[in-house]
Amino acid sequence: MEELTKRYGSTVAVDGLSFAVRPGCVTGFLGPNGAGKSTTLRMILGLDRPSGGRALIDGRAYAGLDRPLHTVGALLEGRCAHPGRRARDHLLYLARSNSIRDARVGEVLELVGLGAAAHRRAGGFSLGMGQRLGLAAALLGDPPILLLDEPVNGLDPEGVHWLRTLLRGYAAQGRTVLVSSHLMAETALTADRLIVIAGGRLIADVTVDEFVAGAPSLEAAFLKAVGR
Ligand SMILES: Nc1ncnc2c1ncn2[C@@H]1O[C@H](COP(=O)(O)OP(=O)(O)OP(=O)(O)O)[C@@H](O)[C@H]1O
Repeated sequence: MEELTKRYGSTVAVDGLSFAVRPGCVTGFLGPNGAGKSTTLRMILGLDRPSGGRALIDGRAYAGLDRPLHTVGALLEGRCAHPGRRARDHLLYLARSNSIRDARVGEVLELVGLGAAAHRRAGGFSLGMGQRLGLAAALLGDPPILLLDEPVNGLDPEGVHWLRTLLRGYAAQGRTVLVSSHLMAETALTADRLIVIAGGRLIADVTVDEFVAGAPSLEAAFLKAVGR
């Protein structure tokens, strides 16, 4: 991110934000409600146009990537699939439009624990199942970069543990993982580094250990850093 800025009328959602997300570790993306996390992720993915600055992935804008799903796997807030579409069909459509082999769909459905629900319509999914389907889509292209907005939302304890293990494994393979969250305890368990923003501005770009140093917990350090 280079001086990334987004204004909605008189609201400055993201304000001159510059940071780099490193490969080989899990980076937690923290900030209070309205801090600009989702807007930043949307700009990285080319879903929102910056008012200023730029967001680059390996030196290129998302729109300029040859094979986006093979480069960046993303999970944004909200339902990703049409409610009338079956989970497997949703993923097959994504796979075929990105030159990903059909067999990969079965693999990611099993990976996220939706193997038995493959033929169910997304509209009947619980919040956690919807999150799992979104994660399946993000993992479809086996990308070296994962950008996940509140991925733990709605996951059951087994799902939270599974996701933590997956993200730590991805990072250990040298991949780049950026995860926004409001769950401080979970972030403390999952992340190595933190990007903390408030009011659209960068507050911290440090390791979790550096951020927490001297505070009783990540939550306490976060509340102090954002002035709450
Ligand atoms: N489409 C939009 N139109 C107008 N304002 C918007 C729009 N999207 C976001 N905003 C505003 O931009 C600011 C940042 O919002 P954003 O959703 O990026 O924050 P966030 O850090 O993801 O918050 P949360 O933790 O609550 O999800 C907020 O003031 C929000 O109201």
